[in-house]
Amino acid sequence: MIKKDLFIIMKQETIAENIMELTCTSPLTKQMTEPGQFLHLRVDTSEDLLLRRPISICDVDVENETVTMLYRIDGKGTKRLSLKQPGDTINILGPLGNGFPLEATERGETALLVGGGIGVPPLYYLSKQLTERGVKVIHVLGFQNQVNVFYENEFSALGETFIVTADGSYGEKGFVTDVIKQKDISFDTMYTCGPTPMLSALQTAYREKRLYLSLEERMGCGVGACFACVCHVEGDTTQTLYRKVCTDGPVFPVGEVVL
Ligand SMILES: Cc1cc2nc3c(=O)[nH]c(=O)nc-3n(C[C@H](O)[C@H](O)[C@H](O)COP(=O)(O)OP(=O)(O)OC[C@H]3O[C@@H](n4cnc5c(N)ncnc54)[C@H](O)[C@@H]3O)c2cc1C
Ligand code: FES
Repeated sequence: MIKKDLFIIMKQETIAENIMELTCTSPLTKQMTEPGQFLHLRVDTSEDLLLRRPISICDVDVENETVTMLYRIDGKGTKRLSLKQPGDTINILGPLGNGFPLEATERGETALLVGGGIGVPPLYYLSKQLTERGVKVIHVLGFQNQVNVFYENEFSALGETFIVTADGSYGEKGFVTDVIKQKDISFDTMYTCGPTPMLSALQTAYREKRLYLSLEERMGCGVGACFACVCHVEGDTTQTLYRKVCTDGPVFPVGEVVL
């Protein structure tokens, strides 16, 4: 069943350079219990913005029926979204996709959450739910530079948090993979979301671990009908097997898809 509603904007503000925090309300938030799922936003009804834009669920207040999304102003869809005001509505489809498996980590175990740039938001709702289940969380969050950093305090309130910037302008300098090694972080499960080169480096380095990766592939329909988001299955020499990121993912276990 397609889940769609006109969400009402409660709040929209800038939290870092070109990064917006958007909070909306709808009864559909009651269904947003799985971290790592995404929403598909029809920004407005103009003809040049026919395609919906996929944005991850960052946080949900089920009781008050609100959902928070964080997004980077990128192309014309997100630019136009950033102009919306409290009280305006957005046509939203979702929650969509399969999120991070919480049950992969048991009470008392440690989960390492690794985010890169605009892949960081879904990890916040994941971290909240893991801590509620008695899992110890550690975060390694990578950004280009200091002005792009967001949600450091929010993540720090849940567990140890390392901020990494590519240029060293804030936190540790380098890539998230460097910091995991330098700090000798040990963990039982790793959950990650971010740019493909980062996911690929983690998949190579931690192939033997319990690792779940969330892909942010380009999408069309978001519901499995258009094949815009397909990726190949690892080890398939016939090149005929594929997964749809929108309906089979966006979260996949290590080694399932070619990055
Ligand atoms: C599952 C998923 C979760 C995402 N979560 C977030 C998030 O929480 N915050 C955030 O800022 N961004 C997120 N993205 C990326 C976001 O969807 C794109 O940045 C956004 O669609 C760009 O739209 P635009 O109109 O600004 O850019 P344009 O370049 O004008 O978009 C043109 C078309 O390309 C698609 N597109 C462009 N870039 C991407 C991309 N990287 N991924 C998927 N489709 C793209 C758009 O949907 C649109 O159909 C997510 C993507 C996916 C697939
Ligand atoms: S976006 Fe259409 S099949 Fe995945």
